[in-house]
Amino acid sequence: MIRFEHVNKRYPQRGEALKDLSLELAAGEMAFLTGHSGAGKSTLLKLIGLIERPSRGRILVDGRSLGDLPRRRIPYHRRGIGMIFQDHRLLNDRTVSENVALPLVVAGMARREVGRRVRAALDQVGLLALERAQPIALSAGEQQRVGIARAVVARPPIILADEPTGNLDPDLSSEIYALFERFHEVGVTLLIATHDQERVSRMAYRILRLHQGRLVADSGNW
Ligand SMILES: Nc1ncnc2c1ncn2[C@@H]1O[C@H](COP(=O)(O)OP(=O)(O)OP(=O)(O)O)[C@@H](O)[C@H]1O
Repeated sequence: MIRFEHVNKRYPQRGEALKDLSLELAAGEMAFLTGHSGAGKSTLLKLIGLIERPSRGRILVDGRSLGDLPRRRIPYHRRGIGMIFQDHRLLNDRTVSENVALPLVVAGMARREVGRRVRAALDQVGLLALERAQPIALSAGEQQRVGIARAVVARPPIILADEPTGNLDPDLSSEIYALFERFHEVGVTLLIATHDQERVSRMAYRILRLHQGRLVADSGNW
């Protein structure tokens, strides 16, 4: 599903953020990406989402090399990936529903179908009752779930999460991880970057560990 072949990423003036990175994530797999601050976790996720480009090497998603993707196919590629961040920058002058609807509206989906999908996504994250609320009136955990609903509303086969629970307390974090497991159960491929070593070792999923831009450990459960 996702394959890195000898990938290097060099940022101008900053040196190499990723070094000779090779890995493969199977369709439907859920894995954690760990490592110290600056190890290259966000960079790896950005390369999959085509927010950044590799300096060397090849990345394949669904068998297609991202380097060969014509420019007009990039929005389509991005629609297949739900990106979840620590800070979702929700629009405070729009309701929860309108925030979640954005990716579908941008993609030109018919209004009735948008409404149906938005309600389904809000239901999945347990926020249907708050569909008309303004994001500013929600708790941090609720805001994070709105961000997740927005990321999954287009039903992407891949979810990439970058420190998704960084500012949440342990109970709220557990809720978010339970949600990820539900997406995993229905066949979504998930890669979750986190510093939460304790949780990662408790959950029995593959762990990819980066150290100074290199993949130094790759294991099922340790
Ligand atoms: N846009 C950028 N321009 C220049 N350097 C960058 C850029 N993004 C990341 N870097 C550098 O690349 C290296 C890897 O950063 P990255 O954000 O991928 O690490 P990370 O493991 O996600 O860190 P954190 O856990 O702190 O988010 C760091 O040295 C960082 O300073």
